[in-house]
Amino acid sequence: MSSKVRAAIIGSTGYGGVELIRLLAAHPQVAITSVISSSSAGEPIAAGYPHLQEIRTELLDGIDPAEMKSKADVVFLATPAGVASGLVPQLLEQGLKVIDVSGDFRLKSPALYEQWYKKASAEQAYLDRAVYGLAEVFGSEVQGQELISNPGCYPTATLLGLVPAVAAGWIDPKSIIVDAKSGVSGAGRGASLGTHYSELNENFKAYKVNQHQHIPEIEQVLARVAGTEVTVTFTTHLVPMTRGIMSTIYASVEGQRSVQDFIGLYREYYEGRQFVRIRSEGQWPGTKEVYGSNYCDIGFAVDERTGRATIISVIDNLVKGAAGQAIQNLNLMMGWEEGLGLQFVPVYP
Ligand SMILES: NC(=O)C1=CN([C@@H]2O[C@H](COP(=O)(O)OP(=O)(O)OC[C@H]3O[C@@H](n4cnc5c(N)ncnc54)[C@H](OP(=O)(O)O)[C@@H]3O)[C@@H](O)[C@H]2O)C=CC1
Ligand SMILES: CC(=O)N[C@@H](CCC(=O)OP(=O)(O)O)C(=O)O
Repeated sequence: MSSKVRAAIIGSTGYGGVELIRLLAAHPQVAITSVISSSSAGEPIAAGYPHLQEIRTELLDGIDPAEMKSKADVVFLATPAGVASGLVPQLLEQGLKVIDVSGDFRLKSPALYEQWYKKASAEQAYLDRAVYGLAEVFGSEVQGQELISNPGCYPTATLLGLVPAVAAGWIDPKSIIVDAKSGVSGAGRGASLGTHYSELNENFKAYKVNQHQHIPEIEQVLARVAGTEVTVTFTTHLVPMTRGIMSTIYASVEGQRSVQDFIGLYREYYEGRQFVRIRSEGQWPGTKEVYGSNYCDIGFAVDERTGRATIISVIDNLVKGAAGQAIQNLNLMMGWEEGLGLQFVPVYP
């Protein structure tokens, strides 16, 4: 126990926090030493989540950054936008390592954050210190760092599907259209009009069209990879299912590229990366094939008639899109094997 890294989770009563508890409970090098709640301090976590009663019996701690150093080495934040920006400077001051699952440190420009999130940004100095932890693309930058900004759920699926082709110059970066779909757990545990049962059941609806806060995050990474400004058309949809994201991506192909060429390019780019699985020709992934796991599965089609490629990328929003990738980043940060504690076979059916 004493040789394990001690982890605290802020926002532990939300879906992202509870998923961190589930996954960290199985991690061989981590002990969860503090589960923190801004609203339910003093209550057992199992009061709100009976499925955790065998794993966590402790009472929830309140937020006290000054006291946290005595309890933890690393802090995960799974809080709504606008919370981490205030807490992270205090946590870093205590010498703690931080992995933020929210959007507060993903965008490098405060003005861009304020435009898209409609909240006050973190200070530029902290945005500069944060490393964007899209593990299969920027993982080599994570080791030894103190502040990791975990990518958003939609950007994880979308960028893993786009980066190899954009980096290789195989698609026209001005032609990208992303049609993205998410299960409802992506919206968190709080009840809202748009996510309650009778609004959602047997329904399928678009939301935040051209206004989603993940648009600048996707464009920021693609611009870095392409070396030129990139804009995307990005439409999100709610699907009446609990977990899962599918990003269906359309783009014009540069030059003559077959579907086999795309499969070869992506297999080479992700060689040795255990969590990205490239499908063979004619096999397109479904969200259930990654459910409960840290995998991102990607399939391809190329239409010679239109000159466009279709790239289909799926993840579990709470695992690869949040808690799983956060733990992958902890592994990389600590210099451990990337997949430690994350070897989950998807739940099927
Ligand atoms: N759900 C998903 O699939 C994904 C979510 N994310 C991001 O992760 C973060 C958490 O999401 P999710 O777990 O779904 O959200 P939830 O709404 O389910 O949970 C958020 C938790 O944050 C805590 N919280 C709320 N307000 C405050 C506050 N002012 N100060 C401190 N803590 C607060 C609450 O816990 P308590 O009251 O106990 O403190 C709450 O349970 C968000 O930023 C989200 O955008 C990122 C990727 C995927
Ligand atoms: C289904 C659903 O509502 N999903 C949320 C994803 C929230 C999220 O992950 O937000 P950050 O990455 O910005 O923290 C949304 O579309 O806003």
